Amino acid sequence: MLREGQVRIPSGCAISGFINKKGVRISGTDIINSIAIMKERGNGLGGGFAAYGIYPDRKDWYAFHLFFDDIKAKEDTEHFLNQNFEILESEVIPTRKVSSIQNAPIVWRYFVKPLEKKLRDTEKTEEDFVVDSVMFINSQIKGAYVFSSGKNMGAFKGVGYPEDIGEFFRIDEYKAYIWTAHSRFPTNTPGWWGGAHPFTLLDWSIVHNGEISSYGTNYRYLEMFGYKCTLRTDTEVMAYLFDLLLRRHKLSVEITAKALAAPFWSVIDRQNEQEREKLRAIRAVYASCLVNGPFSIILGFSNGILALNDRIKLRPLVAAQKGDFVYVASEEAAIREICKDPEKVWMPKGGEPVYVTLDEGVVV
Ligand SMILES: NC(=O)CC[C@H](N)C(=O)O
Repeated sequence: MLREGQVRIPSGCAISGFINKKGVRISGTDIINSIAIMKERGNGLGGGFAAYGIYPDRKDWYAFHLFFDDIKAKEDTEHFLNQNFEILESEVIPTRKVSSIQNAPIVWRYFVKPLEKKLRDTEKTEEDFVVDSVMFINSQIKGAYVFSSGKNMGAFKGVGYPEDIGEFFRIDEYKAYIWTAHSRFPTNTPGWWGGAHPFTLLDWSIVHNGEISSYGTNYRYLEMFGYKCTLRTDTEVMAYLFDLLLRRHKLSVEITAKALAAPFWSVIDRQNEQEREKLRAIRAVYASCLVNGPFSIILGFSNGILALNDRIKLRPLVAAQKGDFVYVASEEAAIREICKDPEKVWMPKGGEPVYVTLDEGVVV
C-alpha cells in the first residue's frame, strides 16, 4: 500500500469568471477554455457555469432550471408550478451526447412569473415568493431540484469535468456578459449533479474553492429565515447568506464581506473608535454568518461580480483587467488563456472584495 507522501491526490477546485462592463455578450467558448486549463485542480466529479444575459427575449421571466430523477418528480413539480405561477414556456434544456457524461437526470427549464393572486394572498414580495417556492420544491418534492431561478441568467452544472459539462449543455451556444465557471474536487460528499457548483438563488450564483467548517452554524442560522440546505455541499450556504445579507437585510457589499470574512479581533482593536465599534457590531450581530475555513469565491449577480478570499487567503485568487473586461480566477494561467496581454494583474488581499459592476447607464 502506498504511504502518505507517496501518493498525490490532486485537489483544489478551480474557479474562473469574467465580466464585460459594457454588457457586451460573448459566447461561452472562452470560459470553457479558461476553466479547462486548470484541469488538475478538479477530479471530474463536478463542473458548472453561470451565465448572465442569456435569455434577453424572456428577460422578465424567472428561468427555473431543474433536475428531475424521474417523470413522477417532473409531474409533481409541474402540478406545483401550475398552481403558483404563470408559465410562459416549458422545455427541455438542450444537450449534446458526451461519452464521459453518464447518468444525467432529466434537465428541464420553465420561464415563470408568480400568479398575482398568490402574491396578494401570501403578502410576499415576488422575490420572497420565488425563494420560498424554490425551497419548497427542493425540500418537499422527491427527486426534483431547482438549480437556477434568476431572470435572464442561468446555471448549468453536473458530474464531470467542466469542459465536458460545457459540451453537454452546449455552453458555446449561449452569449453572456458575465460568465463564471467551476471545476470540482468534492471535499465532503461523493459528488452528484445537485452538488456541483454554481449554487444559485434568484440572480445570485456562487462558485467556490475551499471548505466551510462553519457549515453547521451557517445553515442553522439560515434555517431560521426559511432557507433549506438540500444540496449537501458546504458551498450552498454561501448563496443563501448573500441573498439574506445583500437582498433581505440590504447590507452593502463592503459590510457583507466584513460579516462573512470578518477581520480578526486583534485587527479590530487597532482601529479608531468609530471603525472599531462598527466592526464589533458586525461581528456580534452576524456572528453566525462568519464563514470559517479556507475559501475563494466568485459571486455573480445581474449587475456584476464579487470575488472574495478568506481573511488569510488560504486559497488562490488572481484578478486582471483589460479594456472593459475584468477577470478573476484561481490561477493566472486561466486568465492568460483567454486574455493574452492584460493591462493589469493583481492578487486581491484576503478579506478584501474585488467588486466590479456594469458601467453606469448600461442596460442589459
Ligand atoms: N476542493 C474544493 O475547493 C471543494 C469545494 C466545496 N467544498 C465542495 O465540496 O464542492
